[in-house]
Amino acid sequence: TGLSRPQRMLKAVQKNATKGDPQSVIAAIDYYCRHKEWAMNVGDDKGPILDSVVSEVNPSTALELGTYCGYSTVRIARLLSPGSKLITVEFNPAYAAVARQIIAHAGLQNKVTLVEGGSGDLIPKIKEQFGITSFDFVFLDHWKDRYLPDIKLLEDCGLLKKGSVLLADNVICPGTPEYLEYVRNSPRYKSQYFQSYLEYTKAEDGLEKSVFLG
Ligand SMILES: CCCNc1ncnc2c1ncn2[C@@H]1O[C@H](/C=C/CNC(=O)c2cc(-c3ccc(F)cc3)cc(O)c2O)[C@@H](O)[C@H]1O
Ligand SMILES: [Mg+2]
Repeated sequence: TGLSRPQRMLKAVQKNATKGDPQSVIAAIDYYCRHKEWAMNVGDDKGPILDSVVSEVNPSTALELGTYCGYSTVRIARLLSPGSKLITVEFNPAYAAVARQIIAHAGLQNKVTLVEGGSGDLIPKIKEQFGITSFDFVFLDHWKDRYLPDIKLLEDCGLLKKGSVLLADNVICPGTPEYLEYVRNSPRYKSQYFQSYLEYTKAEDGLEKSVFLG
């Protein structure tokens, strides 16, 4: 049945982006998804908001839940300071295989650890497996009904510290109502909504930034 959508996206990157140039990888994916076929990357409307939060936090340790094809992985990793690490988790092996190649095309494989598996299984093992005591930054972009259970798991595993920043995609579309209610009403978080657009469309969507207060 031919190539999958992620595989077609990878081919577009390999054809149109310069190896070792993250910006050209980002541009090639955005062009492909805007003009050829839509895909659920954070995209070029919300992307600059992601960039500004990552730059502001300048995380030494970062976690991404839901790699998909690695678009936001590249956006985040390209901004990390030397010695900083991004762990990204993806449980679909086919998507993980595409993401590895896209991350490598951008030349960012040394800043990124892609873990194949479910976030719920990985999070409790992060301290022992990676020697990480806490995350400065977490980007949530996986199944929308898993945002809330996973941040509760991060809390319970002691992986958040005072000042840790969570940034959640799609809080309007498709929407993450339980997550939003929690982070906006919990005394343990200070939340802020960044209005934007659903990737490659005119529909409203946005990112929710939540600072853990300890
Ligand atoms: C065990 C399940 C929870 N843990 C998990 N651990 C690791 N990876 C997980 C994962 N859940 C899902 N994933 C992976 O994340 C990705 C899933 C992302 C889900 N995202 C969306 O549904 C989404 C959907 C839209 C969307 C919006 C409007 C529309 F009309 C159609 C789609 C837009 C987005 O920006 C989205 O992010 C996949 O690669 C999946 O394999
Ligand atoms: Mg998303």
